[in-house]
Amino acid sequence: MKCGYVALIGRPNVGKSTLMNHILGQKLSITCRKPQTTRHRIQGIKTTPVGQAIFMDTPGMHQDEKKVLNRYLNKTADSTLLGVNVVVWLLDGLYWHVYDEQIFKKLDYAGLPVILVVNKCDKIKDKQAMLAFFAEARQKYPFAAIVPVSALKSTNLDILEQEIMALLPEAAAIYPEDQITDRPERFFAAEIVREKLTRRLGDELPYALTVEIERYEEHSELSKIYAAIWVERSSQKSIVIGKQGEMLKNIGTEARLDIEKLIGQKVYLQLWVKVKKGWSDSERALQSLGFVDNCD
Ligand SMILES: Nc1nc2c(ncn2[C@@H]2O[C@H](COP(=O)(O)OP(=O)(O)OP(=O)(O)O)[C@@H](O)[C@H]2O)c(=O)[nH]1
Repeated sequence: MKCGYVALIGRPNVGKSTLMNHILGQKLSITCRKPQTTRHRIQGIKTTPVGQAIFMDTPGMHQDEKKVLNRYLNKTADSTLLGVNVVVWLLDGLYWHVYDEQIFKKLDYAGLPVILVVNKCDKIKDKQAMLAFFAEARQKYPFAAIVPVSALKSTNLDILEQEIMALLPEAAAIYPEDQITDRPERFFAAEIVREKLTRRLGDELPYALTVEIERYEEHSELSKIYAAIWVERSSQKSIVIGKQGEMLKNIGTEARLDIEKLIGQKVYLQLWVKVKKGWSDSERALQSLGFVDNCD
């Protein structure tokens, strides 16, 4: 039996969450067209007859460290290389980004086997160019494997899984075979609410909101969830609430139905919108929202 940790790295929006969701066959992390939607490390667990791969879904490797929130995201992304056995580096096309040079340096330093995955290959028509890019990639770095995939269409994901398993050490499984995450349900409840908010309001409120579960009560028939949606300004509060509360009501209904599906039980979901001025710029505010607990 093989077992070990796999770090998923790559720039924002290359498709890390989509890849993990399709490998696990279940919606675990939030996907969205806007970059930087993954704020937490989510551990997804894939167990096959060959072995168990424990995935770390990292936030994108961000360049802009001006804001504290971005700085936090970077630290989380970097620390995922510690204690992992295999790195899966996702690109979303046949090109390198100027920032990738730093990733090569980090990988060199870490000395781990790295699988290069070119995602979104459903959009790549020129197969010759793809082969030339792979040859160039091999010159740049001793990749353990290079795999073109389409996370969205599940193309070549079986090959990728085989390559990952082959690189994992011989070890007994850490988690039971039917477990796909170690995150508590309240975390997913917050992520689901945030996904609904981002999908409906993303263009208007890109970084300005976050969701905190204030209370999560499990009862045999019904789970009661009380969540606060934090925004930066009172004008944003009005946008989230919408005309006569319509927006918030729709977000609440959509989120509740998804949470019910996830936990297989009826849910009572109450949402409040609260204003926390300039929260994304303040370490203290981040701390009180639980964002800085796994820094460094
Ligand atoms: N055409 C195509 N689109 C894809 C594919 N995989 C992902 N996408 C799209 O790319 C966008 C970003 O995907 P995500 O999975 O959210 O990207 P991410 O890397 O997790 O992004 P961050 O959370 O910002 O780090 C979404 O609109 C996906 O539907 C693919 O194989 N083909």
